[in-house]
Amino acid sequence: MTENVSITSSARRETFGGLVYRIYVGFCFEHISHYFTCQALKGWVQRARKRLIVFRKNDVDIESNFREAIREDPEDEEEKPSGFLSFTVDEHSNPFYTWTCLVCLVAMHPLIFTALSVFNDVHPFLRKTGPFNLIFDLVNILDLIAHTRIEYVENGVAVKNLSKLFHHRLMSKFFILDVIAVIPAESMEVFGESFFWARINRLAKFQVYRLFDFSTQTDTRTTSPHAFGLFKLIFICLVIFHWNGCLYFHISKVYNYSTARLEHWIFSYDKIINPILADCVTDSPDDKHFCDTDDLLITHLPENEVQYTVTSFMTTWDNKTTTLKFANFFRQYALSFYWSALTLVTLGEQPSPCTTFQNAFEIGDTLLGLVIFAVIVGDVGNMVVAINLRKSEFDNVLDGCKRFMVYRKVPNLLRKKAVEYFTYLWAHGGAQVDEEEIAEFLPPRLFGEIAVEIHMDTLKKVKLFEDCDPRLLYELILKLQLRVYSPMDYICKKGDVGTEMYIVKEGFVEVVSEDGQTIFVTLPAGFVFGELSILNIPGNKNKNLRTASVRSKGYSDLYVLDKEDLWEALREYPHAKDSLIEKGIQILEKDKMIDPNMVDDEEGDFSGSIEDYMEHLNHEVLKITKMIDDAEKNIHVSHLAKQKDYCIVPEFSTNNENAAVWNGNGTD
Ligand SMILES: Nc1ncnc2c1ncn2[C@@H]1O[C@@H]2COP(=O)(O)O[C@H]2[C@H]1O
Repeated sequence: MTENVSITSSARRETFGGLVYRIYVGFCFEHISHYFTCQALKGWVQRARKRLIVFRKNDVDIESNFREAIREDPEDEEEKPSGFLSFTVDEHSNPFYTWTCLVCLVAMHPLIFTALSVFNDVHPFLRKTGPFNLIFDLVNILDLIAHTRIEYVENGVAVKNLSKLFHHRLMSKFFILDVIAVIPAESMEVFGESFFWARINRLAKFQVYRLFDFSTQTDTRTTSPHAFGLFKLIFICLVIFHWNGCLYFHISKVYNYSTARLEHWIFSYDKIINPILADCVTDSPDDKHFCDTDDLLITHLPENEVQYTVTSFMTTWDNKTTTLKFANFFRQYALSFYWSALTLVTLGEQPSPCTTFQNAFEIGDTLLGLVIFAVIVGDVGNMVVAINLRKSEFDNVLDGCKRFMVYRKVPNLLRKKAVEYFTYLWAHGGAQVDEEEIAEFLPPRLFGEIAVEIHMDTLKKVKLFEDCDPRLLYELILKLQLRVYSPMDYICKKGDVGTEMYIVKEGFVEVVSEDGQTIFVTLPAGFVFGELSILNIPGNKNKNLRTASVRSKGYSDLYVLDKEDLWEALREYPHAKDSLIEKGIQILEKDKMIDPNMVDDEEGDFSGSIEDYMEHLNHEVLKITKMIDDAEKNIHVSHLAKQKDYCIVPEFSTNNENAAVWNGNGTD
C-alpha cells in the first residue's frame, strides 16, 4: 500500500521532459490524424468517382471494371515520383533491412518494460528514461510513413506510384496496427495513474508483424538459418517466461505477497532469501575471525540458560557472517521468472494453488506451456533433422561404398583410400551441397550468373583463356564440372586418347613421365592441362593422344571440360579457337612436338558435326588462299629484284608499295 501511495504522488510530479513529451505527442497525433483523415477522404472521393464511371458504363462485373478503371486512370500515370520527398522503399533492400532491425530494437522497450512496470521498484527508472520515449515514438512514426512508400508487385511489375502505394497501404490490415502503435495513450491518461501500461499499444505493431518481417528477412539473408532459428526459439521462450512471470507477480500483489510464507502459491520473500556468507575461517586459531565452534555445545546446559545461550550464539554468528543483500526488485523478478519458467515447462515442484483463480491460472499456464513446448520441441526436432539430413545421406553413401568394397573383396589399401577420399570430400564441403540439384531448381540464366561469379576468377587466371572472348568464357563456365582427385591419383596417362581438359582449382598436379619417375613440372591452381590432345593442333606429333601423364600431388579440385563441350563452344568463336590453337602450338614447339609435314593430315581428327567440318574447311581454305597470295607476292617481288639485280630488304618483302628497295650501289 505504502509503495502505491508513494508512486502515485511521484507520478503526479511532472518533469519538464514529460511536459515537452506530452506536447510533442499531442502535436504529432493531431497532425497525423489530420493527414490520414485527408488522405482517406481523398481516396474515398477518387474511388467513388471511379465507381460512378463504372456504373455509367452499366457493365455486369462491377468489381473487375472498377479495377480496370483504376488501372486505366490517366491520373495515375501523371503522378511520377520526383525529388527527395517522393522516395519509395524497396522492402528487400539493405537500408530497409537495417531500418527494420532498428524498429525491432526500439520495440524491445515496450516488450520488456511494459510487463516490468508491475514491479514498483522499476517505476523510478521508467520515469527517468521517459524522455527516450520521444525517440522511440519518432521511429514508430517514421516507420509508419516508410510503410506508405513500400513498393509492391502488381502483374509482375513493381508499383512506384505514390498514391497507389499509399492506397495499397491504407487497404492493408497492418495499417490499423501502425496507427494503434503511434497513439500517445499515456499522454491522454486513458489508463489513469498506471501510465506505464499505457505504452502497451506500441506492441500492436511489434508483435504482430514487424518482428515477423525481421525474422523473414533475416532468414533469407543469413548463411546459418538453423542458428538463427534456435536464437528465435530461445528469444520467444524468454519473452513468454518474462510476461508470464510478471503476470504471476501482479497476481501475488493482488493477494498481498508481503504476508505470504514459503508454502504459499504466490510470491513470498521466504522463497528467495538473501544468501548468508561466513565471515570467518575455520582452520586458523590465530586469525581474529576464527570460528569458535565451542559455542555450539548447548545440549549440556541447564534449560534456563538455553535461551540466553541461543541469543548470544545468534549475536556471535551475526558478527561472523555477512548477508548478501539483493535488491528488492531483483528478488521479486528472479523468483517470478523462475516460477514462470518452471510452470511453463511443466516441471512443477511448486506450492499448490489454493484459490479457484490460482488454480485456473496454473491450469491455463500449464496448457500454454504444453502447446508452446510441443511447438518448440517439434521445431528443434525439425532443425536437427535438417542440419543432419545432408550428413546422413552422405553417411548412407559411405556405408554403401564400404559394404560394396567388402562384398567385392577390395584390397585394404584401396578401401582405406576410398574412405579417406570420402572424409576429405565432407571436410572440404564438396559433399555438403548438391550442385546438380541446385542447377535443376534454378532458372538456367540465374544459375549461369552464379556459376560465372564462382568460376570466373579461376578461369581468368588461366593463361590459355587470357585473351578469350568473355562470352566464350561464359559458355565454358556453364559446362565445367568439379572433380576431386586423391593423392597420387592419375588424371590421365601418356598415350591415352584425350577426351577432356582440366583446370586446377585447388591443390597441385604433377606432369610426369610415362613411368611416373620424372616430374617435368608441377602445376598449381589456375593452370590448365590436357588441352593439347583435344585442340586438334595442326602438326601435333601426338595427334589426339596425351603427351604426358598427369597425377594429383595431394588432394586436388579440378574443373573438367569435355572435348565436345569445348568444340561446341568454339564453333561460335572461330577467332578464340585460332588463338587457343596458336597457344597450343607455342607449347608444343617448345617441346619440339610439332611436325610441319603432318599439318595436312590433321583434318582427320575433327570431332564436330558435318556442318562444323564444312565451316572449318571453309576457314582453312581462306587461310590457305591468303598464304598462297602472300607467297605469290613474294615470288613476284623477288623475280623483279633478280631482273633488276636489286636486293630486297626481307622485313618489307610482303608489302610492295612500302618495300625498301636497295641496289648494290646504294642508289635507286
Ligand atoms: N612440359 C610440359 N609443361 C607443362 N605442361 C605439360 C608439359 N607436357 C605436357 N603437359 C600437359 O600435360 C598434358 C597431358 O595431356 P595433353 O597432351 O592433352 O596435354 C598436356 C599438357 O597440358
